[in-house]
Amino acid sequence: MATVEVRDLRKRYQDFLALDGVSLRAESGQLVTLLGPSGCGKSTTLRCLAGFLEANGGEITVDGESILGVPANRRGFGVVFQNYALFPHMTVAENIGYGLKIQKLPKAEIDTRVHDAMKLVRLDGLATRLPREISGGQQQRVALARALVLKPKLLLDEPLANLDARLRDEVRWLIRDLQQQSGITAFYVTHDQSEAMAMSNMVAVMKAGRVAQFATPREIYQKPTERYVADFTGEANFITCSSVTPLAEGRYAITAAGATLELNGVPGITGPAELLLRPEALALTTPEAGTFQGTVSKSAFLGAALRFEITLADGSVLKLTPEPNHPVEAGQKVGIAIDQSHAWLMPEVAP
Ligand SMILES: Nc1ncnc2c1ncn2[C@@H]1O[C@H](COP(=O)(O)OP(=O)(O)OP(=O)(O)O)[C@@H](O)[C@H]1O
Repeated sequence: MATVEVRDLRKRYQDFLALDGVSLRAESGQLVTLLGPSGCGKSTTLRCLAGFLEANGGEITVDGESILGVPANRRGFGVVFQNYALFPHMTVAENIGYGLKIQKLPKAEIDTRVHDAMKLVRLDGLATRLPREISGGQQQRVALARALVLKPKLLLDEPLANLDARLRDEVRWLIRDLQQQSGITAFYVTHDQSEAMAMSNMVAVMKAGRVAQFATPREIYQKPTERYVADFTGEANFITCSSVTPLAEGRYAITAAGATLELNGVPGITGPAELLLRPEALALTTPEAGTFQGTVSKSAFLGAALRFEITLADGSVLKLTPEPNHPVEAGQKVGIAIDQSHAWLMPEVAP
């Protein structure tokens, strides 16, 4: 069992500050995802955790003990990268047992642990093959088994990136199952929002070397702290508010696009704010019945669904996906009903 905590981590490459105070925490047995666009510092964070890179400031602890001075091979993290990085001249079993051999464990124990790990990732029967004699998905499972034998901590850096869609799905659920069954604490890097949502206990949405929000997948989706997080975690509509009045902690009365609403939002908003409306919070209705009134500016048939864009009087554009075959056309005046429990107010933050 291992609780891993990262506090105010800083990392500089020459004069470029890649990590500017990253803090996050994985409770024992949790899977924590680092989610964010290319270059935001996900891999750098993972490499500092693994001990491949030396941090310039901050702290990393495992069960309360600092590991900053501990060399990579003694930190006990199993690491899986997107390129499997298997040793080409070693068999599947030798690859999986390599880390245990380095630790000088008795051969019998290595054999048992390798055998168990191969069974877990469903590689039985392939022990004596070389990496070039197995498929890409099998190679990635070897990499996973090689990391798993080093329990109880796992670092996964886009481990599915090189797999095709079907295999990606299979290995994704395999990782999740194994991680949950064995109570391993894991950090998982991805820029795929749905992967992050489906797999994680906690998600750290990263933005330019910082953590913009660290919360559960549900909270990240429903209660983002800023537009950047909302945009990165699913489809989102935003309307700028013309007035905001705090009512109670985290509750506001607002005016936006001609409508007055009362809703929940990020606590402590004092300045300009914007309203987040996920597509599922919106329904098409008649102009009289709607909270907002607008004109259908685009309509597209997507097979299983229809997609509309509605332009409101203040110029805001809302995207929504109503019931299939809903009979509205471009140019038509419509109303939009909103589910206020799914509307969320956020402060306007510089991108
Ligand atoms: N060795 C290095 N020297 C200089 N700059 C680096 C080095 N490694 C990474 N960087 C820079 O640090 C920033 C963070 O890189 P990092 O690899 O952590 O990003 P990432 O979020 O993992 O991106 P990706 O999703 O593309 O892998 C990037 O701007 C990158 O160009």
